[in-house]
Amino acid sequence: MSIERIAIIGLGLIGGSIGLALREMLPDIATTGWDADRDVRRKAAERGLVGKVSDSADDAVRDAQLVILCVPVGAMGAAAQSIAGALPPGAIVSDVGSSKHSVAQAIAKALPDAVVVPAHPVAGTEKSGPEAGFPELFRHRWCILTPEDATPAEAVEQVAAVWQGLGAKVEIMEPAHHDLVLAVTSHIPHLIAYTIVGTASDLEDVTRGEVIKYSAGGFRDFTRIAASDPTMWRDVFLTNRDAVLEVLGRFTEDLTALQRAIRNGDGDTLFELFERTRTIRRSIIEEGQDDARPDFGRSDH
Ligand SMILES: NC(=O)C1=CN([C@@H]2O[C@H](COP(=O)(O)OP(=O)(O)OC[C@H]3O[C@@H](n4cnc5c(N)ncnc54)[C@H](O)[C@@H]3O)[C@@H](O)[C@H]2O)C=CC1
Ligand SMILES: O=C(O)C(=O)Cc1ccc(O)cc1
Repeated sequence: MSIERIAIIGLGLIGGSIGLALREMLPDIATTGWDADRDVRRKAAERGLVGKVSDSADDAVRDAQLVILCVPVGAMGAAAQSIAGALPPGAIVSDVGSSKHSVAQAIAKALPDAVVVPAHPVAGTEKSGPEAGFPELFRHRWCILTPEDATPAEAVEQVAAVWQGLGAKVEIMEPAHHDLVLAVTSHIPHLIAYTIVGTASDLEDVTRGEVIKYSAGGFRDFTRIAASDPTMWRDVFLTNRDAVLEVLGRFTEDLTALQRAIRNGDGDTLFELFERTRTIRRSIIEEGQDDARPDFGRSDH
């Protein structure tokens, strides 16, 4: 049986993009949506992010076969709680959170009897809100599902089929492993971007005007990432604490080794690292995962 009715809770960048993508790519699926923010609900209705923007979380999920929670990871428990009274028996609950272990715990606590298939579309931008979404966001990008061993296979297959219908490639992973992998590939890079942009703006001997005027490519790329939503990223670091601290420990050691190499004039160490990292960039481009592809990073998003 395939899914015919989906409710989206949280109509910002990701919820809105899912709604638009469903309407465009899987138009036979009926969509409802709700957001805690009245202004977001109004904008979502204006943009037609879902077929019907409901007046309450209860109304949005009442007939749903799949509910996707698209709120900041720190709000997943509250969002799950808000649908507890009206969730139809047998409905699948999913989410899109950037960290998985603590989100799964929060959802399970609020909805102990629900069938839960957590998901993380590894696709996004630095923008947020109901104006930011676009239907192609998930095309050719990975979506990682992190179900428990006991989760019915049919529910996992149904959620996978929806993501594949939106153009995504699906992979299954243990939640703890997901959190470690994403700490390396996404969370720590964001932390580094927030740090370097903060450091640049705090330097006493370099003015803010100079930082803006002379920002070369590298710094500009960091400012894009450091413009990401503060609520979302505060929650990511607080919910993926252990994995982030583990990777940060390794990163700090490696940074100290580079500091030593620079101080000692040890060019070989610097050169060998830069040569090795260059091949990683090339592999990403060969995989087609770079953001420079034509349908990503369009100037209107
Ligand atoms: N922004 C990105 O690039 C990506 C984000 N994610 C994950 O997707 C989730 C949503 O992120 P975005 O869409 O970027 O954020 P967003 O800020 O654009 O949208 C979140 C929406 O949730 C609403 N909300 C907050 N608490 C709520 C509640 N209790 N009930 C109902 N609505 C509530 C807010 O009003 C807001 O409209 C987060 O968990 C994030 O970790 C996953 C992949 C990429
Ligand atoms: O905009 C960027 O560079 C991103 O890294 C987007 C992003 C943010 C959070 C995620 O969980 C997945 C993707």
